[in-house]
Amino acid sequence: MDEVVGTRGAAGVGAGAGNEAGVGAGAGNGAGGAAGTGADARPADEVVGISHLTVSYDGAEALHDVCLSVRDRRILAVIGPSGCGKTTLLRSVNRLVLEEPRAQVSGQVTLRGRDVARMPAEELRRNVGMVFQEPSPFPFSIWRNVTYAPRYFGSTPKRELDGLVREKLELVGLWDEVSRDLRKSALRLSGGQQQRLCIARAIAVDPQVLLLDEPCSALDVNATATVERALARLRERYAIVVVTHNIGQARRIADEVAFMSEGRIVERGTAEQVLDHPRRDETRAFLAGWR
Ligand SMILES: Nc1ncnc2c1ncn2[C@@H]1O[C@H](COP(=O)(O)OP(=O)(O)OP(=O)(O)O)[C@@H](O)[C@H]1O
Repeated sequence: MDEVVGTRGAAGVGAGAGNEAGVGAGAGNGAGGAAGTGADARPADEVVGISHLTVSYDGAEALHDVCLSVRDRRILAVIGPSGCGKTTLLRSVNRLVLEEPRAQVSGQVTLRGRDVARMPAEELRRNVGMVFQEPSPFPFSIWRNVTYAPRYFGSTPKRELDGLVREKLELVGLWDEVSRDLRKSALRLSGGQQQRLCIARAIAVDPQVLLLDEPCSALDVNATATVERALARLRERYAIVVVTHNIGQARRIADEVAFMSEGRIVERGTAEQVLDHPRRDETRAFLAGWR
């Protein structure tokens, strides 16, 4: 129902053992999926830690032994062919995958070192913001969209809500466009404006990580550019994971890139490493096919 309030209770992801170093941080930038290097190899600024995560649907693996770090104030772009498990990876972070009756999960996902499977649902909802492919504002006013989660969680005093709306709309570059129309229905905004509003809504309670699943695939070039500019600003404050089919977009916005294929992290590193100097044939073939 709600992108911020988007995770419901779930059974636990079994506690995982060791893990591999994070994307981009000193160690562990090479090809992925190898044996663990130990928890001490985790980057100090890790927000989300994924350790040996395997997800199957009715026995068919969608993710295989995925190890990944999402670091603070960075944008991690996850790229790869259709069906390789990108969305499943995002949905593992906010625990949605555990609600799939057909899903079997092993491994561990942590948020600031805490096992998400054991976090109270409300806390997880507050701390993991999610934005989907299709802009999906609530059929309320712009103001109510942004204040929905803060009012639900009671995280912002009422007298500060107007200031919060302005701050979040400025962050996504929407304030100047809508400041005179805050009571207008969000459904009357353009697609790009709606998507930026959804991002503003997702950050209204200051989540620790923002997950975006192909946020621009329903948008035209200009609207995509406005969302990318918004993400560049948000990078100053949040850990961000963007699933994208658009390699150009990954190149423009990502600090780090993870290339997935058939449920595995094939390669990950800085955007420059993976996109300009891929080490794996699979990555090279994928990038060549995209051009
Ligand atoms: N709820 C589900 N039930 C059964 N199988 C699923 C479910 N969700 C995903 N899968 C399967 O898991 C695999 C990975 O799917 P996923 O959606 O994570 O890939 P993706 O990389 O995001 O794909 P796309 O780029 O097309 O969106 C696919 O084979 C898919 O059919």
